[in-house]
Amino acid sequence: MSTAGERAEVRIQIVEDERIVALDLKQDLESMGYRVCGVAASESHALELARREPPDLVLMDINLGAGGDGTRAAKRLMDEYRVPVVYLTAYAEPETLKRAGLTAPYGYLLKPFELRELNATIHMALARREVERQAERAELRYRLALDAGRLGVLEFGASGNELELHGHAALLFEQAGLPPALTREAFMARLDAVSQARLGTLRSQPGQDLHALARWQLGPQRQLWLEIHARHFAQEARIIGVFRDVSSQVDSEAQLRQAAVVFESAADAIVILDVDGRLRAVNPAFCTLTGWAAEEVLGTRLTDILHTQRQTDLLLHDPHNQAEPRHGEVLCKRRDGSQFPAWEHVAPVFSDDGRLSHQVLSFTDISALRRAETQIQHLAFHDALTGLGNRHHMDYCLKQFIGASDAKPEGGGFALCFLDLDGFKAINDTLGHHRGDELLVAIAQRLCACLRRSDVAIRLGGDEFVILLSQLAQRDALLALADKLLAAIREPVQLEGVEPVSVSASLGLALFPEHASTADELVKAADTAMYAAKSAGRNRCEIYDSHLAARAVERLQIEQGLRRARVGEQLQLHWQPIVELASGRVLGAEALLRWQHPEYGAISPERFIPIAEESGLIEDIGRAVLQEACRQGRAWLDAGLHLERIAVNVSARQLQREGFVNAVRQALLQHAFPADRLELELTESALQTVDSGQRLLGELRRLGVKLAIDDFGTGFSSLSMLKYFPLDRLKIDRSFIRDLETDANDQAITRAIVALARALGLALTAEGVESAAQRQALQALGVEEAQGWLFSKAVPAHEFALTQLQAELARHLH
Ligand SMILES: Nc1nc2c(ncn2[C@@H]2O[C@H](COP(=O)(O)O[C@H]3[C@@H](O)[C@H](n4cnc5c(=O)[nH]c(N)nc54)O[C@@H]3COP(=O)(O)O)[C@@H](O)[C@H]2O)c(=O)[nH]1
Repeated sequence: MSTAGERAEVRIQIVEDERIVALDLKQDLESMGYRVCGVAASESHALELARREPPDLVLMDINLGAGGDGTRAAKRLMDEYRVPVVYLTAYAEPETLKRAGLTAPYGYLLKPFELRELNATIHMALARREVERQAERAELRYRLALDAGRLGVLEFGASGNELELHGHAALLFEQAGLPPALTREAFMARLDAVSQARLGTLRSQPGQDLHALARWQLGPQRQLWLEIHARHFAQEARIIGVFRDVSSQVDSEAQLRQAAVVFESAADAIVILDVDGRLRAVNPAFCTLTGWAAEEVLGTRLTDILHTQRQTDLLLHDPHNQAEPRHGEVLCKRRDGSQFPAWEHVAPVFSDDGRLSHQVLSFTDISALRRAETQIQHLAFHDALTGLGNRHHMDYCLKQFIGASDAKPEGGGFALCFLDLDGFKAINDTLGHHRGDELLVAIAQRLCACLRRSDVAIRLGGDEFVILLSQLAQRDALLALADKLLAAIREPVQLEGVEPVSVSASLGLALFPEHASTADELVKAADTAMYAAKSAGRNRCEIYDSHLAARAVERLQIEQGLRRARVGEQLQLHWQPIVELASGRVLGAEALLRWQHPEYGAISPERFIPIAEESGLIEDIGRAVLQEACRQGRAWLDAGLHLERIAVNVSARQLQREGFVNAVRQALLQHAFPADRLELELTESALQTVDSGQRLLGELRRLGVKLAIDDFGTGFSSLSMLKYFPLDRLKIDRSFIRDLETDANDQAITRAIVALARALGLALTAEGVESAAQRQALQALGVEEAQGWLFSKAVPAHEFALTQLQAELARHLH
C-alpha cells in the first residue's frame, strides 16, 4: 500500500458522472503526485474498476445522475473492497449529509474546494485508513490466536450483570444447550465454588490478574475443565478473561497419573522398549522379579538380560511381527542366572504418523502356576496317600504295555497282579483310619521294594493294589515274585502307638496276551484270580484260568439270586437239636439257614453265606433270620414245646452294623419271645472286628439274651478276650471232635477247653458229634451238651417239632 508521503504509490479512483469535472480532477491529482487508477461515471463501473484493481482511495461524487447513487456505491466499495471513500459534492443539505454519514466516509469536501484542501483530506483519509488497517490486522491476529487456542473471551463489568462472550465461548454454550447470551450470574453459577469466589473477588481488585483451572458444569452428567486467565482493567472498570476448554488435557493428565501409579505399583513386570529393542523404562516389579536394578538395565537390549533364546521367545520378539499385540509363554532369566517361566504380553506403541515408536512389554512369573499344574497332573495320576499310581495311571500304563507287547509279539508279554489285603477292614475298623492309612503306606513301600524299575505299582483304592510286571510271562518267575510279595506283606508292621499288626494278602495273576486281549479283560481276569485266592483261604496267589472265571460267574449268580431270595420263601430256617448227653434230652435247637434255589436247587450255606457276607447282604438276611427264629420260638412255646433255648448265628457284618442291639430287641418284642431263651452265636473273629465289642455284648446281655462263642478254638484271638467279654457259652468246633477218640491232641485241646469253661463259669457245647464213640469220649472229658448228626441233622421246623413232641409223648408214656 502506498502512503501519503509516497504519492507515486497512492492509487486513486475517481467516480464522477461529469466527464470534464472528472478529467480536471484527474489532472489536479496527478499534478499533486497521485496516480489515478480509474475514472468511473456510475456505481457499477466504479465497483467493476475496484474489483480489477482495488484503489487506495475513491473520490466519490454523491449525485451520479443516471450513473446511480454515490453513497450506495461508497457503501459497497467499503464493505466489499475495504476501500476508503471521500465524497466530493456540491450538496450539503441535511438529507444528503445523513445518507453520506451512514456510510462512514473518510472525508466530505464541498465543491468548489481548493487543491490543498483536497490534498489534506486525501492525506487524512489515507492516514485514518492506515490506522484502521493496523487495527484490522491486530484483530486478525487476535482472531487467529483465539481460533488456534480455541479460546473463548468473557467480559463483564466490575458491577452489573451483563456478560459479553466472544471467540469460542459461543461453541461451548452451544454444547451445553445454553443461549449464546448469558448473564454473568448464569455463567458464574456453573463454576465450581472456589473459582466462583476467586472470579467474584477479582471484581473488587482493579489491576489484578487471575489464573485458574475451573470446573464448569456443562450438564447434569458432564463438566468441562476451563483454564481461565482474567484481568480487571481498572480504567474500563471491566474484567476481561480468556478461557479454553482443557478437559481432554486434564483427563489425559489424570490418565497419565493413573498409568504412572499402575506402572509403579503393578505386580507384573513392565518394560518399555524403544524401536531398537533397548530398555527405556522398567517398573519396580521388574526389578523385584529379575533382581536387576533399573540403572543397570536401561539402554541395554532385552535379549541380553532377560530372555533365554527359546523358539517361542524368539517368535514373540520377531522384529518382523511387531505391529500387533501378542502374548505367550517365555522363559526368563534373573540376574543370578536362574530361570523362571513367564507369561508375557507385548504391545506396540505407534507415533502420530503411524510408525512404531515403542513396545510395552509386561510379564508375570508363572512358576507357581506351572508347579501347581505339575502337582495337579501328579495328583490326577497318583494316589495321594501312598504316592503309587492310581487307576488313571494304570489305564495309561496298560495302554503302553499292550502297545509294546503288540509291537513285539515274541516275548513281549507281561503280567498283571491284582492284590487285596486280607483282614484290612478289621484293622481299619478297630484301630481307626489313621492307623489303616499308615498300614497302607507301609505295604505300598514294601511292594515297591520287591519290584523292578520297569514294573508299575498302582493303588486302586481301599486295600486294592495292582502291579504291572513288565516282560514277566514265565509262570515260575511270577510265582516266585508272588511269594516274595506275600512274604513282604505278612511281615509285622509297626504302627504308631499300637502293637505291631500283621496282614496277609490275596493275589491274582493274569498274563497278557495269554489270558486277555484287552486291558479291561486283563484286569478282570486278575481280579477273578484274586477272588479265587481269597476263597481258597487267603494269603495266597492264584493264576487265572478259565475255571476261575466260571466260578466268578457262579459267584455273581449266587449274589444276584440272594438279592431276590427272601427268608421264609427261598431261604428257610432248619433246626438242629442241642442234646443233653447224659439223658439224650433235647435242650434247644440251632437255627441254620437253607436256600432252595428255584433253578439250581439246594445251595449249601458254606457257599452262599460267605458271599452274603462279602456283599453285605447278610445284614438284611441276618435280621430276617432273627425275626423268623423268634417267631418260630414263640410258636413252639405256644404249641407246648418248651425248649430251653434257640441258637441263632450272627455274622461279623451284622455286629458291626449300627442298631444291631435294637434289631434284637425288636425281634424279641415283636414275637414276645423270652430273651433268656435266645442264644446268639458269635465267632471269635467276628468279635475282633467290632469296634466296641465289650459295650455291644454288654448291651445284648442287658437285654437278657445269652451269648456263645461259636467254632471255639479256630480263631486267632487271645484267651484274654474270654475275660473281657460277657459270655455264657463256648461251642467246641467240630474240627476237634472229628478224631477225638483217636487223636491225643484233639483230646488235650478239648480237655483244656472244658477246664477253661469250668474255670470261667461258662457252659459248653460240642459241635459235629457224628458217632457214639465221640459222644462217649466227650462225656468222659466232662462235656455235657452236644449237637451233631448222631442226634439229628438240621431239619425243617415242622419236622423238628414233630420229632420233639413225639419224643415227649414217648417219655410221658414210659
Ligand atoms: N450268619 C449266619 N451263618 C449261618 C446261618 N446258617 C448257617 N450259617 C453258617 O453257615 C456255615 C455252614 O452252615 P451249615 O452248612 O448249616 O453247617 C452247619 C451244620 O449243618 C454243620 N453240622 C452240624 N452237625 C454236623 C455234623 O455232625 N457233621 C458235620 N460235618 N457237620 C455238621 O455244622 C454247621 C454248624 O455250624 P456252626 O454255625 O458253626 O454251628 C456255618 O458256619 C454256619 O454257622 C445263619 O443263619 N446266619
